[in-house]
Amino acid sequence: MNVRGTVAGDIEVRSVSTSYGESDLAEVPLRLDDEDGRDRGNGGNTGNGRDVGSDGDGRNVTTVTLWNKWTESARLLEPGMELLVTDAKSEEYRGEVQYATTGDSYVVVEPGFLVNVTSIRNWVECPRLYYLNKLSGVPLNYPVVKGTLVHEVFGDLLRGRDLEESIDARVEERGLELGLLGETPESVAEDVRENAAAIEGWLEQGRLTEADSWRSEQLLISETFGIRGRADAVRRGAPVELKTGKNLKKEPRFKDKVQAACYALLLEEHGGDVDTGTLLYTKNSALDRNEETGDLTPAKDFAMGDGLLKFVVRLRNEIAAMERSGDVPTGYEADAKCEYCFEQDTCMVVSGRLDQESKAGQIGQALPAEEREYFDRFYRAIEEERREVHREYAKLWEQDAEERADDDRALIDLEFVEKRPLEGGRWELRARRTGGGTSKLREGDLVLASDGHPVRGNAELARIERIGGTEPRSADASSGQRPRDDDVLLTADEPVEVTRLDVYPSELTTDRLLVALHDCLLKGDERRKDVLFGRAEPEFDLSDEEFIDNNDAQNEAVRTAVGANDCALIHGPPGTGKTYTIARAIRAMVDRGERVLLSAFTNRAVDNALEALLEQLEDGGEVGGASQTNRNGDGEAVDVVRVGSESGVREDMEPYRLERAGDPADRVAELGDAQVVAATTATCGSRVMKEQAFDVALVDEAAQLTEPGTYAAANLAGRFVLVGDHEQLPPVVRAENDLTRSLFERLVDRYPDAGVMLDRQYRMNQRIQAFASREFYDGQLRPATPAVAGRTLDDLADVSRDALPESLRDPVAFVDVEGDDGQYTDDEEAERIADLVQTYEDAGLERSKIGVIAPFRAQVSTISNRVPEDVTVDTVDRFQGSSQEVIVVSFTATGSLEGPIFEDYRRINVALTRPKRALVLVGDSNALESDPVYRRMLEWARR
Ligand SMILES: Nc1ncnc2c1ncn2[C@@H]1O[C@H](COP(=O)(O)OP(=O)(O)OP(=O)(O)O)[C@@H](O)[C@H]1O
Repeated sequence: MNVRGTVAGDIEVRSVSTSYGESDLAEVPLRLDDEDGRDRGNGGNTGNGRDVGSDGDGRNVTTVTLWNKWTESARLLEPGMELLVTDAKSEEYRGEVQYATTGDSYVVVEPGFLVNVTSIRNWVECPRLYYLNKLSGVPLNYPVVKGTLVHEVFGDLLRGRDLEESIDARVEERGLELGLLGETPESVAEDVRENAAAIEGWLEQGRLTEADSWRSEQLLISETFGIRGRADAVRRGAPVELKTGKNLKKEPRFKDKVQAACYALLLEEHGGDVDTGTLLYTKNSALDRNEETGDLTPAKDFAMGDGLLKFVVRLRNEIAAMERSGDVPTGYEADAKCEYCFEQDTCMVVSGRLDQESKAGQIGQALPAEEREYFDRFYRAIEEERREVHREYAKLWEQDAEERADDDRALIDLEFVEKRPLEGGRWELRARRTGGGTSKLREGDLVLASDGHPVRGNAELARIERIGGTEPRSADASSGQRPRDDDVLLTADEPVEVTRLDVYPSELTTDRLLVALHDCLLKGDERRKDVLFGRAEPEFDLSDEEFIDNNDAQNEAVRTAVGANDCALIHGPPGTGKTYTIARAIRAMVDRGERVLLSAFTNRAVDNALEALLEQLEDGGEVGGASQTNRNGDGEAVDVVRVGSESGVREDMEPYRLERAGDPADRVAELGDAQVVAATTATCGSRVMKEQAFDVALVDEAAQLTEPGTYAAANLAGRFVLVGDHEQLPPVVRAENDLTRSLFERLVDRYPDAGVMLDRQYRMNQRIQAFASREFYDGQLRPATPAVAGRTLDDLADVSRDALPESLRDPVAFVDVEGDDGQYTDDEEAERIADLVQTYEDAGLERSKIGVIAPFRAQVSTISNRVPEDVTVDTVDRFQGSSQEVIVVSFTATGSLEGPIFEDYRRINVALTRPKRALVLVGDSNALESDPVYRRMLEWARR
């Protein structure tokens, strides 16, 4: 039986004499969860129905005894931590049911915290190494890239690809990275070939028969042990790990065994019975037998003992407990020898700068106290965010398929259509949607594609090539069967018969935030930090040049951006020409010979700004073409490069997209010579972008970025310009902590003089903008021109306001609907909105010109089911940054309001500022009047 619960008190570890001799034990007071994993609360029973004791709160607390080596994990426990004991036995003691570990038990501390297999491997080498790796990320260096290449070739060989073809293709794909490292394709191919010889030799040795079952790269997630990772390969159900180093001993290295043992655990949980592990040291085959002594065989097998598996879980527990407590490892936890460690210098510098206790010691001067405090605070905030990502993982097994679909986290009930082998051994998978259902899943997303369950079933990481009606982007992804609109097209390493897709909770963003934080504070420029920490005011060298002649605030914003020595802040309320101003500022910077990074939170904003910039450059000369050459004001060529994935970059910006594959020297020149590089802030944290340096970074949507998220772009440049609106959507984070406030907002408050607010809007009829202006922008927002102020539906061809009922002729209208009792849906509102859409259509408006905004996804679905497809219905978050002729808002609240409907007034600001010519609010006036902001909104709408 498995026992799971929350530690409810202090733990004592002691020794007792047993019939087997002296044994250690720890008695853990545990408040048991009920069967579906939730806290039991008052008066429940254990699974077997017998009584257990109660703690002071009257909750059910029992004692779980952990024996012998598991006492090591017991020492990590603190009240409030989660604990799982598998294969426990129950025993009655003084009328109370207690539990104890058996010989088969595993003890798992904080099972909901998913530890990566590579983290466990680093930790066993030295806990501090694990920490340092988190801070520095994966660097761009040749051993790392070569290692990746060898792994890719290994996977290709397992999938039956020809060796030479694989090497050529894989080296070609990494052209850009190899170029940045100054490598030539020939020498890299030779290097990879030497390593691959070990793999080929081994495959050909006859140790593998046709009967061998192989699987390359497998993503494994354990809900029991709280471990996840990707095994390089699985042979006859046992893990095979590839190492590009050498090992002349008979046995695999201990840390490598630990890694293979993690995969063994994961495979056992998926029903396997693993008794061996294999390590393949590819460099062994490249060594000269005459010069080296020892065991040169690349493949080393070892027996997978029970003791090792349990040891691995204890290691994992150490990481989970430390991460929960928020501590930083010192290195004393392990008996690693610092003098043999390659990371000793880095370790000492980090310890010195952050004034951390460490086994290696400290060098250098500590950062000022406020910077260390800041680092600690944000380090913890980012780790909290990581835990939230882990909670997303837990939902993969805690929620059933329907719950996940309702939550927008999965597409279920797909019908598997076909699988098709692709060149290079990968597969194209096609599945058909059978129900309606919306989801967060988009083209280019990585998903867990499974034949039924993302963790328990056969599951594989797959990429969505196409979803819905659009055509596939890559030539590779076309198929024999005629695609249908409801088809989902995927590519994956293995031919999973897909019937379900789940959102893949990626930690990549979290990882990159930590690296950006580290780089800003430990490697960042001192002057920059003086400004960030309030020790120096931002400085400017402003010129008198006029950049924009019809909008003073925009002109001032460009002057400030161009003249900033440290940073500038452009506050752009809805429709005030942020994109236009950014483009003008970049053109001015380019004219001054500066190298500019153009960044934003989303791909969409990057592409919009890039498009506006290209238009600006076009004025100065010829545009586009395959050479992507644009000209500045003096007619000189300006090279513009967009860095991003094929699915992320808008199709019309594709000619500017940096191709990563190809000749290393060409690729690196293309990026290095570009005067303007455009990429999302997430991409700015990639190892390729981290090698780039700019004079200035211009970051759009900055109010939606966390502080470290902003550093990812700002770190790459000498000065930075942030553009955004902190009265619209805040940073997208899961945890409630320091990450919810943007650097933009903090700096706007701190340095009002470094900011300029754009105050003329080019979007809305005056009547529409009035409320937002008063409520969110101190009444400063105004229409840019009389034409904007007077916009109505009458301006549109074939539309007549006279054809509308009286109540809808004003640009702002309110429709009072009592509504039903649904918490997240309202059928009455949905019904009324469907009528409204019809009414506008009857008055001559095209349906595609209407947008509907609702606060909850469930209401979005309810409305979508009632209106024609060409009406866009979505949540506020999806509408930010866009506009529409007519916007209808569904408030979905009846009777009373429990908290603001749109969670945050900033969301209401976004919703109300999307329309150009007409806005219709639909909701229950009684509910809305109970909140002061909504009451004022109603007064305005009903005027
Ligand atoms: N100075 C200007 N003169 C004339 N037209 C302008 C000026 N500034 C902006 N516009 C026009 O106003 C419209 C909105 O501008 P832009 O797209 O730059 O706004 P934005 O602030 O980026 O919008 P959003 O709030 O959606 O991000 C565009 O059509 C743009 O061409």
